Amino acid sequence: MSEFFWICNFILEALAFLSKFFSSFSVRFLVSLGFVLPLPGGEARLLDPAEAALPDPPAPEQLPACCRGIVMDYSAEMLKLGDLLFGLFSEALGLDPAHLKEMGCSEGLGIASHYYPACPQPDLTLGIARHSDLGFVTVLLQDHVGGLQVFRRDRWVDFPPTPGALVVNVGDMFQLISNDKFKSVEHRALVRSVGPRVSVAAFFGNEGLSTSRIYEPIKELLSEDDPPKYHGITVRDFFFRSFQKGIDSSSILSRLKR
Ligand SMILES: O=C(O)CCC(=O)C(=O)O
Ligand SMILES: [Fe+2]
Repeated sequence: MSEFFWICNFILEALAFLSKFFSSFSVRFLVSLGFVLPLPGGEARLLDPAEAALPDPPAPEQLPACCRGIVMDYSAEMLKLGDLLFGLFSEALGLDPAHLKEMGCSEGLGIASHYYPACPQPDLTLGIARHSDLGFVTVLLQDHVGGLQVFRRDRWVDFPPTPGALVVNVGDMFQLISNDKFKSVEHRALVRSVGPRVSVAAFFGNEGLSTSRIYEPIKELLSEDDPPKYHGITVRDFFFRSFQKGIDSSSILSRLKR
């Protein structure tokens, strides 16, 4: 990915320049280049991450030439990693190793790359506000700058970058199908006075997974003592309802509680 960062640097610097026209905020740089839209909550975003999503990936020419190849290669590697991860998660739940893959958890993949320019007044804003990811699992690659925080035991804990390591986040849909055996994690990204910072998120189970399949707590995990905690929903509906609500700390999981 270092080549990706290097090649994109020119564009990213241009975006940093553009961001000076707005007050303190971060720019989310999404691989499908478009135009900058200031969003409420102190963020700006460039088009939609679903633009770089599988199983319906964009035509290569829709991606910027500078990162077209690497985004496709990275997606292919992430799909392999996804199979491995969902195999491990299945085993951790005491299921057949192929269970989560057969449920389609690793089929929908969205890649979004975020760009956070150095901010002169980082206390006034956030890179990404408090949220949990919506899909099954997110694999996050972050550079050396840092800024990711996880909400744990009632406080924000820094999640400093470790060279060569990927961060694996459990998302809301995984909490739903695992009937709370895995809990989605609330996190946010700060901006820093140093930077820029770049991160690349690979979302498994993004809204690109347009299946009509209803996802509900996995039957094999249920018992009389452990009845289903949630109603079933399609991935698409889950995303739709979550986006309607907007990004904040309240997951729509609470509205699906039985
Ligand atoms: O940039 C980061 O560290 C976090 C990104 C993130 O939370 C997301 O894309 O959902
Ligand atoms: Fe996130």
